[in-house]
Amino acid sequence: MSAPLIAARGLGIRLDGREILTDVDFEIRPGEIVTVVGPNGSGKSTLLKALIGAVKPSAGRVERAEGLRLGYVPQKLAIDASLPMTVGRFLSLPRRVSAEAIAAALDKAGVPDLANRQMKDLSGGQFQRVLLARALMDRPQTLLLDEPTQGLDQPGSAAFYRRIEEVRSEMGCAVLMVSHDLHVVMAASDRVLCINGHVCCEGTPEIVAGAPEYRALFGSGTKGALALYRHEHSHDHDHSHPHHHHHEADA
Ligand SMILES: Nc1ncnc2c1ncn2[C@@H]1O[C@H](COP(=O)(O)OP(=O)(O)OP(=O)(O)O)[C@@H](O)[C@H]1O
Repeated sequence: MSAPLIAARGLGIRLDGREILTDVDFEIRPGEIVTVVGPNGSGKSTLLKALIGAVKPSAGRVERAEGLRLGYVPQKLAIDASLPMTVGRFLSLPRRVSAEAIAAALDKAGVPDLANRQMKDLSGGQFQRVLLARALMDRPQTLLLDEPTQGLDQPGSAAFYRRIEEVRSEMGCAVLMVSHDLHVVMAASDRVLCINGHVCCEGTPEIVAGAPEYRALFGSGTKGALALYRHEHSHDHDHSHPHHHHHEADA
């Protein structure tokens, strides 16, 4: 098994004297798509921020592979709508990049024709794709996405996640994302990490959906998700985590 790109070891985070995350052990390995799920306020964004080094651990540590290139899409990005700025200009901040690099990143994000459009005129889905393009500029080995499909309708979210899977195959990068779209998560992830201040459960989508800790948080209304998961993952992936196609999760 290859070495982890990023690992949390006994990670604890305190903010304003409150314990937000406790004793989180977690690893992400090359090429994996891992999704973090959990209720509002459970510490998902905080975990991502800790992994990129934007929030300091109060206990334990985060380990990153030496020289690791990270692409990060934050949960919120407010852009002043009164400020005229083209997509191309946005992608060349904070440092200038070539028109070719901009075109290549937009192409990878699945929106090849947006370079000259104004940021304020983009639809929600286009905006998310531009944020993805920005995260792809440095050819990341790990892509961290914090609720990348918020505000998108279900076809829009599904298309976004399909694009992520394609990016993963094209670039070979690992992907860690936070999502509330449980149905899509189940279809698009190799592994799911369910947190609520601590790691509740972790594993393949089927295993997590069947875990009592997950059901306590989300109920058992995941049958449709599992059907989708089975449907879309009927082909083989080369992963170190075997897919368990048993039916206990439906019990
Ligand atoms: N800078 C901060 N200072 C103090 N508390 C914070 C800070 N950032 C986050 N928190 C608190 O930490 C907890 C976890 O927040 P976080 O944003 O990680 O949750 P989340 O799981 O991403 O939630 P959501 O699904 O609502 O986006 C919340 O109670 C939040 O109020």
